[in-house]
Formats: sequence, structure tokens, C-alpha cells
Amino acid sequence: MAWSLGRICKSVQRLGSLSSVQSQLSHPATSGSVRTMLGLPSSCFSKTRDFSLPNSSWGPEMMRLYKHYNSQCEVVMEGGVKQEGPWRRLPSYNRVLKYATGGVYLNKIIQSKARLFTRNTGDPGVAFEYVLFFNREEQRCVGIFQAGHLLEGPPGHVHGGATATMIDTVTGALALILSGPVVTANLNINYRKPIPLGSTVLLESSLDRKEGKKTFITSKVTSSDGSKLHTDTTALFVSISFSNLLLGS
Ligand SMILES: CCCCCCCC(=O)SCCNC(=O)CCNC(=O)[C@H](O)C(C)(C)COP(=O)(O)OP(=O)(O)OC[C@H]1O[C@@H](n2cnc3c(N)ncnc32)[C@H](O)[C@@H]1OP(=O)(O)O
Repeated sequence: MAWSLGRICKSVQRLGSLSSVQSQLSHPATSGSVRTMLGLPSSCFSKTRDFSLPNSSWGPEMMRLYKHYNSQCEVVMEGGVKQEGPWRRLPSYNRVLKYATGGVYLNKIIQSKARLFTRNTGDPGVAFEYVLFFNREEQRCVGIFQAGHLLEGPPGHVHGGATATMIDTVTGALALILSGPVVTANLNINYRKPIPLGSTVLLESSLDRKEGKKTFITSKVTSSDGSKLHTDTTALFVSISFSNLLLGS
């Protein structure tokens, strides 16, 4: 066995404690830009590209909503002093783990080629274009999502699985920030109206309640102006030990 259990555990420990998840997001040192995505230490990410920043494929609605939330990440006080605003943009990279170098749970091909499902193409605009913002005080996350042409389900509309992916992402991000390492245990989606391919929609998620290891999140997807309800969702996330996840136990 190329990797002993001990070495794997040491690597996992290097990721840092669970509490760093919440503390790094709330720490003043992260003001302006959140240096971690969803709580994992920045050293775990490929820094080559932050996919949550605008690119040439973003349409007017995507840009409008991005500017709306981004402008509230920093507020200018009297005298020109800048302060943290209520929202934080969550940076987004195409790989979560960089430290796992093979062994029983990741072979070398998977290790080198694995990419986050929602960030698996560098081609702007073809699939999932999105950015997440987090509001600590209100315990909610919003996602702005522009659906590219590779996400077709019913003709001219977004595949339900692609919509579910984005719902899982925005609810999962919130659960992870609020509760530390979690996995989705249940996602209950009502699809109310199909989402036109190429359109920009708004995903909103808020904390419903926490009960022991369980974090309940509600979510809805609406048109960018909020007038049309596309989906409403309840989601359950269960806290896990991150090391158990990597060890497959
Ligand atoms: C980077 C962007 C973020 C994107 C986020 C993406 C998140 C994901 O997609 S994760 C991948 C998909 N999810 C998975 O693969 C999870 C697979 N499932 C599991 O690992 C396990 O079943 C797991 C951890 C959910 C629950 O394990 P289990 O051993 O049953 O946990 P256990 O400790 O017994 O249960 C905890 C509580 O949750 C409840 N629970 C567990 N599963 C469910 C469920 N499906 N429905 C309702 N309740 C449940 C239990 O009843 C228990 O409740 P209580 O404490 O009141 O008795």
C-alpha cells in the first residue's frame, strides 16, 4: 500500500481544524476578499483562476446582479474609510483538494484529472457560470447562475439535474459555512417552471434550523427580477468527519 493510514491522517490534519471553517470566514483578516472557499484552507486550492469573477460570457443580468451584491461586500463610511459590508463573495476554484497524492482512495489519474463538477470546463459561458455571496448576519447565501448551452434538458431549457446541481451548491455552501464539513443527505426539489437556457436566475438559500448533526436549509430559484418562481427546495445536510470522508469510512 503506497500510503499508510497514518500518512493519510496526517494529510487530513494538515487541512486544519473544523472550526477554521467558520472562523476564517468571520475573521476580519479576510476582509474584502474571502481567502477560503467554503472553509477549507486556501492552500488546498488551485489558485490559477477564480471562476467566480466576471468573464466575457456574462450577460447583462448576470453582471447586474453580480454588481448589486459585490457592491455590498465593502461599504465606504464617512471620511472614505472602507469597512466590510454585509455580503462576502465566495471565490471558486476548479479543484478542492491538492494535497492528496495518490494511495488507496485516489489513484494518480484521478488525483491529477479530478475537477469540481460545476467548474470542469475553462470555456466561458458554455455550462455553469455562477457566483455565490454569503451574508453572515442573515445566515443566507445567494447564487447568481447563468445557464450555458451545454446544460440543455427539455428543448431550450435547463436540465433538471443541472438545476439540482446548482441548488446543491448554494445550499451546500451555506451548510458548510454554518456547520463545517457536511454532505447532502436529502434534497427535495419542486420544479415549478422550466428555466430557459442562457438565462440568468437567482438562487437564494437560508438556514431553516440546526438539530445536532443536521442542518436544514431552504432554497428557491427565481428569475433574475424575482417575478417567476422556478423551484423551491428543502435540503438536509449531515455533519461528517472530513477525515472519515477521505478514508471512505
Ligand atoms: C463545493 C460546493 C458545495 C457543494 C455541496 C455538495 C454536497 C454534496 O453533493 S455531498 C455528495 C452527496 N451526498 C452524499 O454522498 C452523502 C451520502 N450519504 C452519507 O454519507 C450518509 O448517509 C450520511 C452522512 C448522510 C448520513 O449517515 P448516517 O450514518 O445515516 O448518519 P447518522 O449519524 O446516523 O444520522 C444523522 C441524522 O441524520 C438523519 N438522516 C441521515 N440521512 C438522512 C436522510 N437521507 N433523510 C433524513 N434524515 C437523514 C438520521 O436519521 C439522523 O437523525 P437523528 O440525529 O435525528 O437520529
